[in-house]
Amino acid sequence: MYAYLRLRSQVSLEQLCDAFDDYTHSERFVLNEMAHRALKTTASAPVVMRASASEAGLRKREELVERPFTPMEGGEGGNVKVVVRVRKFIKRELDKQSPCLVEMIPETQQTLLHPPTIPIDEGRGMRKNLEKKDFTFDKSFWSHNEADPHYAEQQHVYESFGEEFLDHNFDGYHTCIFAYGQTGSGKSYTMMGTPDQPGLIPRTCRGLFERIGAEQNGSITYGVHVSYFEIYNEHVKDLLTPRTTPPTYLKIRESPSDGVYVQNLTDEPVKSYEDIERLMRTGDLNRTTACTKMNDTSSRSHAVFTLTLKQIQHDIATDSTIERLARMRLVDLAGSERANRTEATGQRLREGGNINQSLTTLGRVIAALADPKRQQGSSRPNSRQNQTKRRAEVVPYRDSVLTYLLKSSLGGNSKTAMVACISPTDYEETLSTLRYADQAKRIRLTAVVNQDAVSAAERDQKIIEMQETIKCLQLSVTAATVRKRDEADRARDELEDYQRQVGKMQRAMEESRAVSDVKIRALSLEVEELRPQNEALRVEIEALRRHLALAVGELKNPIVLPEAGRDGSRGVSGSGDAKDGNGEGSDSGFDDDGEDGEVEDDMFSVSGEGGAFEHEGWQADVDLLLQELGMFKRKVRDDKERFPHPETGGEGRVVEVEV
Ligand SMILES: Nc1ncnc2c1ncn2[C@@H]1O[C@H](COP(=O)(O)OP(=O)(O)OP(=O)(O)O)[C@@H](O)[C@H]1O
Repeated sequence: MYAYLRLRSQVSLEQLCDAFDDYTHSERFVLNEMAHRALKTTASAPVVMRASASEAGLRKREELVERPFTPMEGGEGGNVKVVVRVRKFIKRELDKQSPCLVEMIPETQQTLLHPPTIPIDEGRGMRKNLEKKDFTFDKSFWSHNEADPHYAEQQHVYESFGEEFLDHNFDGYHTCIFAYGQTGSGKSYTMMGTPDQPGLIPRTCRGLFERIGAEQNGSITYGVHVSYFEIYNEHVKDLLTPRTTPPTYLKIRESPSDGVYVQNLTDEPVKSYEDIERLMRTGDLNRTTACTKMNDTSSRSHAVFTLTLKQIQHDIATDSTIERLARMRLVDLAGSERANRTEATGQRLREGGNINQSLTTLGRVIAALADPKRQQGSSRPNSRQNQTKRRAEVVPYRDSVLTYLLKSSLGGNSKTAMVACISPTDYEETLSTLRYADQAKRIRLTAVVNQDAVSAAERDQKIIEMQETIKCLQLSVTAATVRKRDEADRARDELEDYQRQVGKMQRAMEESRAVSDVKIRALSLEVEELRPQNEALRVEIEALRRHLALAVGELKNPIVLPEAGRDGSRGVSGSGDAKDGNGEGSDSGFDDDGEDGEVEDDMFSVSGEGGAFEHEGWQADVDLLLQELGMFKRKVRDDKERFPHPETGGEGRVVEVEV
């Protein structure tokens, strides 16, 4: 406001201060903001169609719409915008009754850092000579004491530069806002905030959809995509996909058309603020945080929330289309920390080391980009090639994942702002942050509108080319589908055939098992049936054996008939001893040592009288015996056939009986 009025009316700063003495700090703050905007509008270009950012609350819907795309502008130079914000005391500081070392002068956007009353070098416990430091930034947000008239609340921070950055996005510029500061200094509070006090990210998202919703000129089509990832221990993790064990890390790629990007990162299309809110919640739950001595919910990773806005405007009069693509990067960096202050050990210490290392690299990148020699070099038009070469050599983007991914935001095509968050009590850390921020504000950027204008003829040509491509793709997809279907059919047929064969084999095996069971049952029955017959035969065999033994015995001792003509006495062949005519058994020639012998004794016992009669009787007996012997012989032969001997292979060992 001061600047604006001074420019318009050439009044002095003192006169203006007097004139605005009646205003409160926050009213002055707002008025000043309005003036800066108005001044910028007057001085820069006639194309800025919006009211100033600080008027946003009063901004009428109509002012946001009916804003046709302007022809593509050339690259717009500008420095990194740097704002600083001091938070209120937290419990730890209140308990220690630490004094506030920071002072801000809203009129001049100065931030003053006062030395502590008992300056201690924390590392060595020695007294140190510390000085009051003075910095000036684009904005100094006093968020220390709510009772103070120029207290800057969340809405205030958003209105003062968040809205302006959203304007840039709608104009087709890439933007980046990142929060830097020591651990526990209020970065997450500023970027994400709390449910009651939403920070820059939710407010920017809401503002984006409010503007899209207010758009009354139906010729513009909007498309919004959201991605959210974190860099943890130098690895990139997608925060919009569920956590996995082990964690899934994404790769970083660089291409001439897209620059540096994260491969396979979820880029979710969204239609409303509620869609984004859901994704933010998912991402925040997946983010790596931990309780440290300095902060109960300390972010252990750098979180990068990206909104991509695509606007397509169709001009009916010229039948041409203009496409604008803008990317908003909202980065909540992990806090720098000193191991001796956080008292971290183990995993926390390792995280801290990685965080510090990437922040140190960010510092080196900022230092390289802010180098005045570089700035001079870039102003010399004929040294363009050398300059590009030098840039590539000097700026150590690739030394950390963070700087590599923020390459274009820091030193390329982007409008970038840094929010330096500071604690009110920590002199050393706050000074370090303020120096870091002071250096960042010297970085010059070259942002260009990312716009593509396509005439009707070009568009038609593009459509024809795309149709050709689609046709080719369809053909190759169809061919691949047919090939795959054939292969699948063949494989299915083979499988079915195989299954049929297996089925057949199983059935055959079951049948043969059933047949075997039946056979076993039948054989068991037959065995049972044959058992009595077998027993009878065994008994018969036993009888025959005895019979045979008897016969053999008889054959061994054949009956000798007495010679005819002899004195009628019975004679025994070979013996000739039956002289006494009384046929004493002892001389009969029979072996009478057994039972049979006794029987035969009885049979052949003769009396000395009536020898002829006796002969006839013997003859009859012998005939009978021979008859029986013949029968026996037949029987033995039959038996031999029926029961072949197992060892002689059927040749039964039958005693040959000669009769
Ligand atoms: N402006 C503020 N107003 C009120 N409270 C704040 C403000 N800034 C920070 N805080 C509070 O301070 C504490 C630390 O803030 P925060 O978690 O945002 O720090 P941080 O810088 O993100 O820390 P880290 O780097 O460890 O993640 C939180 O309890 C937060 O609510």
